[in-house]
Amino acid sequence: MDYSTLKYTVSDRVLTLTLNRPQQLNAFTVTMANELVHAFERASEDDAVGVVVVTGEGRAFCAGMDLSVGGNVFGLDESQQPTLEDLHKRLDDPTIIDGVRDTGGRVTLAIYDCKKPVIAAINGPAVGIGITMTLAMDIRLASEKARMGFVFGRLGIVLEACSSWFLPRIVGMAKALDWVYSADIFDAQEALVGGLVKSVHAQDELLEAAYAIARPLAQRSPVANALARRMLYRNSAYAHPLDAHRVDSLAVFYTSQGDGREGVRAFLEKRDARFTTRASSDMPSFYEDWLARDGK
Ligand SMILES: C/C=C/C(=O)SCCNC(=O)CCNC(=O)[C@H](O)C(C)(C)COP(=O)(O)OP(=O)(O)OC[C@H]1O[C@@H](n2cnc3c(N)ncnc32)[C@H](O)[C@@H]1OP(=O)(O)O
Repeated sequence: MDYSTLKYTVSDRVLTLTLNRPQQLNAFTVTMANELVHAFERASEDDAVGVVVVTGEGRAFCAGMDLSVGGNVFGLDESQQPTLEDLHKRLDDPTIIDGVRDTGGRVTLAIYDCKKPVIAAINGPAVGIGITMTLAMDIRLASEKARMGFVFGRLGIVLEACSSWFLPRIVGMAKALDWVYSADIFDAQEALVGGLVKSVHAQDELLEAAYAIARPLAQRSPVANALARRMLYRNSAYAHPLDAHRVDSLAVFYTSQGDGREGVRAFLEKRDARFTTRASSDMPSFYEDWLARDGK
């Protein structure tokens, strides 16, 4: 697939995924959603990719849904207003989910299901879906020029793309309610204090800061990275009792024996480890089952 709204560039096992509509402040469209879903599925199976870094071309990260489409951001006219029951039926049937154009939700799930760690390098304004899409990413870094906002209340809509699931888990319920109710656009320092971003960087040092995290992580065992990511998210799905988690934890521990033995040998021999497992083919059989059933 050729992308018209993204750039997909791999170097040193790090995929840089760049939102690429700079004239429109990288505003989010249905095409961008489709391309993001494709790119995250591709990154998941691309053994040349160890870690994904997401950033924006130009001065913005993403100005949210492209509002130039007018009031119809949902892709529905009023006569098509689905009931909750309809939506549940549609969610169970992937062939008609596109009919309700759950653009944000599909992107969130593609990121959530990705086998690779994902880092957001927020280089400028990130509001609406521009910030909520980063909640499904594992680490967020911001430039000094970043401004963020859960601005939905200003538009009379409710935070979307499963962000009400992620936001309180990341920043706590009090901060989530504060930002959602105020609908304010806040700066990188406030995001840092609130726990939304890990660190704040000069504009021209942001990507290098992201790569400094991504590059060594991309050299680690791909299967261990994927399983650690899945275990943490499954755990935070709160749908998973501790006893069951203990058994799964043991299964994951034994799965990591392949690269794990090599890691221990390399440590003892004072050399770099040579990990050989592949996330495309060496995932344990329970992994697909978890993806299909758990935590969503
Ligand atoms: C289901 C829904 C999901 C959602 O995502 S809802 C949220 C939708 N997005 C928004 O409500 C954001 C609206 N935009 C803003 O608040 C601000 O912009 C920013 C904070 C993103 C950036 O502010 P600044 O740096 O001061 O730029 P500027 O002068 O406001 O914008 C430059 C031009 O870009 C247009 N623009 C900005 N955001 C959008 C958008 N989301 N869709 C379409 N156009 C947009 C503006 O109108 C303007 O245009 P011109 O130069 O002609 O005045």
